[in-house]
Amino acid sequence: MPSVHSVSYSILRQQGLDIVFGNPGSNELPFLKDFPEDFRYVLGLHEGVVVGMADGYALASGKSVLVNLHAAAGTGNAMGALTNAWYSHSPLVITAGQQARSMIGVESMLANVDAPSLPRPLVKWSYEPSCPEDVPRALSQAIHMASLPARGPVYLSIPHDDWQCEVGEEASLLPPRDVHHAGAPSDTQIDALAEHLDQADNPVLVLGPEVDAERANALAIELAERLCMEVWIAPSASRCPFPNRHACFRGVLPAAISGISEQLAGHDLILVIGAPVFRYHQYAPGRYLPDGAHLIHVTSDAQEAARAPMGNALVGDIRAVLEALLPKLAQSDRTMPDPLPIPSPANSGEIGRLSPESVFDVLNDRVPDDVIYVKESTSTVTAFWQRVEMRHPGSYFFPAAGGLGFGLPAAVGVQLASPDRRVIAVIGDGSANYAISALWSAARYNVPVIFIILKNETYGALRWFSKMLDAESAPGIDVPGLDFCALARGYGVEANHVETRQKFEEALSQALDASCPMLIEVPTTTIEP
Ligand SMILES: Cc1ncc(Cn2c(C)c(CCOP(=O)(O)OP(=O)(O)O)sc2=O)c(N)n1
Ligand SMILES: [Ca+2]
Repeated sequence: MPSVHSVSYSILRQQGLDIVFGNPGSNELPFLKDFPEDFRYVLGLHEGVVVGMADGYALASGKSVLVNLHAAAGTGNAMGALTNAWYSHSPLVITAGQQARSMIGVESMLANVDAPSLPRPLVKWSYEPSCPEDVPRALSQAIHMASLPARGPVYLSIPHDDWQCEVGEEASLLPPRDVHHAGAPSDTQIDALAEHLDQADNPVLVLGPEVDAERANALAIELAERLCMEVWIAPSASRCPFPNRHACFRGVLPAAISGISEQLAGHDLILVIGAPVFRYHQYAPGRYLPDGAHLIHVTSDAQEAARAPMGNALVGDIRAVLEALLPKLAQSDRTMPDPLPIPSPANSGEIGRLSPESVFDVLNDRVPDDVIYVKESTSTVTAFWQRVEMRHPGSYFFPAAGGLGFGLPAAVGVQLASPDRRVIAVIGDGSANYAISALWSAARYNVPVIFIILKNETYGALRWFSKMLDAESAPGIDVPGLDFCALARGYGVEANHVETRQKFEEALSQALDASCPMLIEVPTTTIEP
């Protein structure tokens, strides 16, 4: 009779989950025993790094990813990273080792008490099988739950004495299961959407991360050009779904209720595709919509559609909606928007410090055009979108819940999933500390990420927020005295400290020629977000 262990690895193999991001404890060793040759294990030294790497890998590859954590303590450490994976709809299959079944109730050491409750509400589904024989079926359910829309992380707690148990022959029906979503809209739905667009005098397109996740970028471009629409990126952008030098591109919407209405004033139809409505951030109350505007929301996430505070929504496969919609739309006779002006070259900064804008100018001039950026420096987001061109799908990743500690590990995961493209992580000196041990994983597996640390010695974004919230006297906003070169070398990553544009250009060129991870620490001036 096959074992839980052998059937579970068959399910993982046939469903394509052959890479495991993890950090083990004794509860996990019976799962990791006899680890198959055709599987890969990627160790993170902290569970926030483990989930961050897995999130980056899933975002870049579009594949479901297996995560293996240690009981409650490991799951707890992962929760910060899980906030990002939840809001980025990352299909992570998170497993956690549980104490032996007979020792859970007595709450022995390493017992994950009430395990399924621990990761909620940041998972789609959370379960601990009631008997060993159910583990393979539960693992199969977890895999399919993670990848069916709306995609997202799931959690499975598995007692360590289950793995060697025998299961019935029927379990062999699980590995080959092919479970797919068919979410095409009806003709009636598409005709109604096309009519709204045809009747609109000045429609505008707002695009979100799901457009990039579903590789619907080219369809979005075709729609914008067909109707000569201005295109905004939905607020709190975690991906880049539309080329930011395209004539229709207008920028990233502010993450503020009043700010969005002001920005979209004059449009009578707002078509939002692949984003929540909306991911507000700063509290700036006002009208949800500009006068005379109607909003239509297209998403695969029923929860996003249901919780929006206004507008109509169509829930389905966004690629299928765009593919069905485009043939229904005639070329508009509106004038195409003019492209935004390209910012003039930035000043370099001051003695000993570069301006972030000049760092971005150098990146934009020197890196391959299919580079992938992983960004986590909150105060420099606007300047980055203005100065760095992003034209290909999968070119930009930012923590989807703003949970810091995403950038360093996610960059490792993105690079593992994208061996043919260079990955550059642009990380603030505050953010870099939350998952700094990701540098060890980059060195351990020789993952050639270029880590750029923007060192303004403060939580720049909080400086701005403290002014907004009249809390400028708040303590705990400065982070002086950090030496990221020493930290990087301590984890096995080569590092350079540069203080001039020329030295940064030289260090960047050296890193681009290298086939190993490298870190560049750049003292920078502080800018307003
Ligand atoms: C896990 C976690 N802790 C704290 C914060 C709060 N926070 C913090 C601490 C920020 C400062 C980021 O500083 P940085 O150096 O990374 O980037 P900037 O200096 O460019 O803002 S932005 C922000 O929302 C957070 N978002 N996530
Ligand atoms: Ca900073």
